Amino acid sequence: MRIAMLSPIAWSTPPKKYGPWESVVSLLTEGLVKRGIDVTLFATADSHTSAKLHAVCPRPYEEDQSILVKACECLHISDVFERANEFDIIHNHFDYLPLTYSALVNTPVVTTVHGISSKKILPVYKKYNNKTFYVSISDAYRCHELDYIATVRHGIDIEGLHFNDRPQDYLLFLSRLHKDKGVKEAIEVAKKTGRKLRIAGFIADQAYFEKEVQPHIDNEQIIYEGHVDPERKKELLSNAYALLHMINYEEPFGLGVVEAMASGTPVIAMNLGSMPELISDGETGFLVNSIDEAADAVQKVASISRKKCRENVEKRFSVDRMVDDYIKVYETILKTCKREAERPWGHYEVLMQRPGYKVKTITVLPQGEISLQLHAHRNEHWYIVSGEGLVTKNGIQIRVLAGDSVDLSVNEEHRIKNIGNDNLIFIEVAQGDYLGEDDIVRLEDKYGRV
Ligand SMILES: O=P(O)(O)OC[C@H]1O[C@@H](O)[C@@H](O)[C@@H](O)[C@@H]1O
Repeated sequence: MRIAMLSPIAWSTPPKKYGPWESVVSLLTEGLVKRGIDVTLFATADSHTSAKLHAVCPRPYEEDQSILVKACECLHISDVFERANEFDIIHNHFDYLPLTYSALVNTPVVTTVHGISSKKILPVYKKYNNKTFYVSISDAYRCHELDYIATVRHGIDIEGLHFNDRPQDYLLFLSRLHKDKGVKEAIEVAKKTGRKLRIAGFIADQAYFEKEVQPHIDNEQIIYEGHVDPERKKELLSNAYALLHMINYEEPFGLGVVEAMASGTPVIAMNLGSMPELISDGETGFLVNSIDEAADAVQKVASISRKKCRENVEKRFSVDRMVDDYIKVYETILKTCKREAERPWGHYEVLMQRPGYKVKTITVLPQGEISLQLHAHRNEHWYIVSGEGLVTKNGIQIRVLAGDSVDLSVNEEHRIKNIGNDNLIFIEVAQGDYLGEDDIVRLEDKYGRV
């Protein structure tokens, strides 16, 4: 299986500090390579991978203001799609822009929907609903207007996190510093319970930080650790008494939540979005609906077994499980696409598809015969390249050999039968406003498909 893995270029893959999408792409890529799958990773040039790396963007654009984001994105995405024929599947983690290329290639595209940041983006996802296979990262994060092939929850590098059964007494906030993530609320919980709160993460909204967070930082009870590196993050996670995740939005998934539990740290989270899919209430943390409930939950943290938190993550959020799930998705997609191309009379291969036209090579086995049919939206031109066939066109029969061609208009009844001893092969150019395989009205069929 040859997979093109399309990562974002906001951060490197894996990210040096922050970059949840890139982090998941990296774990998945490395996991697939370990299983012997041929992966080409499209990411920034400073990325690290055991797959083949293809890069046009030298550095993450979030780390280098001199990079023109749009230009880099164009080159990054077009490179994948221009090489589409080299891959069995293109796996898109780059949000919605690559969707707009998906109808131009024959290689199936699977898109992990990491986050739809605005309702205004939804029309793009809807337009390509039939052209790409969507994967949701939690059941909560499914949009009822889209179809999904599966839910695959993220896996994390559990071995890379330190499990600690004897924590210190501080509460932890670890995420982007933004209203959505509930830093203000975490501070309130800390103050209500009289506990120390360590805040770690980068400032995603300066105005919010200055108004709601900074005035409370006293470096005694409320401590700001800054944008921590992976080593400090591990320490903070494993030594924390509990993680406070007082989100104000329907979060699609919470990597930090799972990482905390893997370190043995219970999580107190607002009962929103994917949280009930990540936290077992009363077992690995608490799902709450208010600051008061969160403060009560802090008093109950001692009843949670830190060992059970780790075990739960090992069972449900390992990289191996995520890799297994994605391999299943890839296999299902390949089977679905193959089934379409295999017919009782032979098979076809789509050579090229562009808006308005589609080119196929069609092979009819000896004695094989396509159904007597018509199309409501497309004209077809057949050019016979080898074998011997009998075409029926509007009730008239014509014998065809290599070099002959046949033109079929919209709504014209037609069929072709292989009357030779070798495969009958022809090239078909279909032209019309709709080129889906379902535009076939079968009138008669030797294989009972009418
Ligand atoms: O309906 P069956 O017999 O499978 O034939 C399907 C085939 O028919 C031909 O006339 C063309 O339209 C092909 O593009 C199509 O794949």
